[in-house]
Order: sequence, then structure tokens, then C-alpha cells
Amino acid sequence: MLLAGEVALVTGAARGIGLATVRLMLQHGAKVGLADIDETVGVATCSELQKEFSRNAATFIPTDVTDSMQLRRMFQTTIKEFGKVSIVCNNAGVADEQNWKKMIAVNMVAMMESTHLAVEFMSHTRGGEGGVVINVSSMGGILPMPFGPSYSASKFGIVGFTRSMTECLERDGIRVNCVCPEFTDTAMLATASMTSEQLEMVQSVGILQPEQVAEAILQLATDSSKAGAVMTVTMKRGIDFFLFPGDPGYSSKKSKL
Ligand SMILES: NC(=O)c1ccc[n+]([C@@H]2O[C@H](COP(=O)([O-])OP(=O)(O)OC[C@H]3O[C@@H](n4cnc5c(N)ncnc54)[C@H](O)[C@@H]3O)[C@@H](O)[C@H]2O)c1
Ligand SMILES: CCCCC/C=C\C=C\[C@H](O)C/C=C\C/C=C\CCCC(=O)O
Repeated sequence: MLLAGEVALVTGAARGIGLATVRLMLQHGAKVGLADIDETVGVATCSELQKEFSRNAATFIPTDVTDSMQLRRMFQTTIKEFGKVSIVCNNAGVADEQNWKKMIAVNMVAMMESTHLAVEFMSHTRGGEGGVVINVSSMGGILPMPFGPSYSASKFGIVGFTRSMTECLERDGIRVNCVCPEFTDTAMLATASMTSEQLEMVQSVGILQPEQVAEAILQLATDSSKAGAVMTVTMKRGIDFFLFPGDPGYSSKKSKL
């Protein structure tokens, strides 16, 4: 049991990558708080998971991650239920270029705020046990996305924030990493409005399964050597790490995708 005794909090947990991550963490023995804005699906999903695993292994916390009070309550509720939080997976996201300010609020501002709250609730310097934060970015946080510039900006923001926070969080006993998946088979991709050319591009790149991304997230959660990692998950290379100038082991050749 890789995660026995650990307590995870996953946002955007009602479906897609979030749900696959919750399921994998439960399989590995963690207790999990599922947070999502979609209360109907979240409650039903959590109830199924409780039947499959154990009644006291999972709890649903209705949360709009863009609401600071709800985000704080999400941490408080998980701690009340399970005694602590040791893994935070900031995964909730949207793809909506029309409402790009809202998208930045969900995809970037909320992930930043949740990371700051993780420090407040988990830091060694505040009496916590430390832990790990995994922010879900995207390959669109490394490569430009001409068909989704604001989405891409939100994901670039998460990569920059995560890398910049890494050193600050060392003294808190908190590792912070991000994962950058390629296109993944979820409702987000299925409902995105794309031209036939864009759809062709997606097909030619290939489509990951959410379980593959969940495996990558689990690896970041459990490998204590990883802090500030920018993990990529692609059809061509599987799980890999993107290195930037200045990173140990960087060479321009190695950082090609
Ligand atoms: N699907 C892809 O191709 C892909 C690729 C790379 C990265 N990602 C990222 O992975 C993450 C998960 O995406 P997915 O593909 O599973 O999408 P999804 O649409 O299947 O799931 C997203 C979940 O987030 C929830 N959510 C949305 N807004 C919220 C809010 N304000 N507060 C709380 N919950 C909210 C939704 O209700 C939903 O359950 C996102 O951050 C996305 O940007 C997705
Ligand atoms: C608002 C934009 C809609 C985008 C389509 C819907 C969801 C996809 C989200 C993913 O996060 C996108 C992932 C990867 C795209 C990034 C770069 C494209 C090139 C891929 C490659 O060659 O590896």
C-alpha cells in the first residue's frame, strides 16, 4: 500500500483526470477528499467509490475553486474528516476561450490560491506534517496552442508558478510539482469546439487515457526526490521530464519534445 496513511485532496474530482486520480489513490490506500463544483455528479461518484472501497475512505466536498472561502473550507473539511491533508492535486480546469477571464480564474488563480492554502495547512513551519502539491498543467503550458491562446496562458502560468515556488517551499517540507499531459480522453476534449483541421491534428498527436495521467500524478506524489518537476505525459514519450535552462542535466537537445 503505497499511500497507506496519506490523505489526498483532489479538485475537479467528479470526472476525467481528477476521478482517475482519486480512484488510483484509493487503490493505493489513501483516503481522499473529492472536490468539485458539480455536486450532483460528485455526490453520486463519491457514493460509488465508498461502496467499492470503504465508506470512510472518500468524502465529497462541493467546491467552486474560484471562491476563496469554499477553497479554504475544502481544506478544513478534509482535515476534519481525515485528520490531515498530505497530498493536494490541483486539477480542476476548464477550456473556454470565450470566457477567458473566468478560465484564468479556474485554471491559474485557483491553483495558485490552493497551493498557498496547502502551505498554510501543511507547512512544517506552522505545525503541519508537510506534503506534496501536484498542479495539473498541460502540454499547452510548454508549447503554444494557436487554437487556445488563453488556455495555453493559464497553463504556462502554472508551470512558471510551480517552478518558482519550489525553493520557497523547501523549508515548509512541501514538494510542489506539475504535470503536463497531452490531449486526454475526457469530457473537456470531447466538448471542445474545434475545426476539422484541429481535430485531425489531435488525432495525429494521439489521445491519452485519463488513467495514464493518474499514474503520472501518483508518481509525482510518491517520489520524494521530485520537487519543482515539470513532468510531461505524451503518446510518443510516455512519462518524461521537461528541463529548462539552468535545471541540472539541461541540454537543449534533451528539452526537445
Ligand atoms: N483533457 C485534456 O486533453 C487535458 C490535457 C491536459 C491537461 N488537462 C487538464 O486536466 C485537468 C482536468 O481536466 P479533464 O480533462 O479531466 O476535464 P473534465 O472537464 O473532464 O473535468 C474537469 C472537472 O473540473 C471541474 N470543475 C470545473 N470548474 C470547476 C470549478 N470552478 N471548481 C471546481 N471544480 C471545477 C468540472 O466539474 C469537472 O468535474 C484540467 O486542469 C485540464 O486543463 C486536460
Ligand atoms: C480552449 C482550447 C481547447 C483545447 C482542446 C481541449 C482540451 C485540451 C486540453 C489539453 O490541455 C491540451 C493538451 C495539449 C495541447 C498542447 C500542444 C499541442 C501540441 C501537442 C504535441 O505536439 O505534443
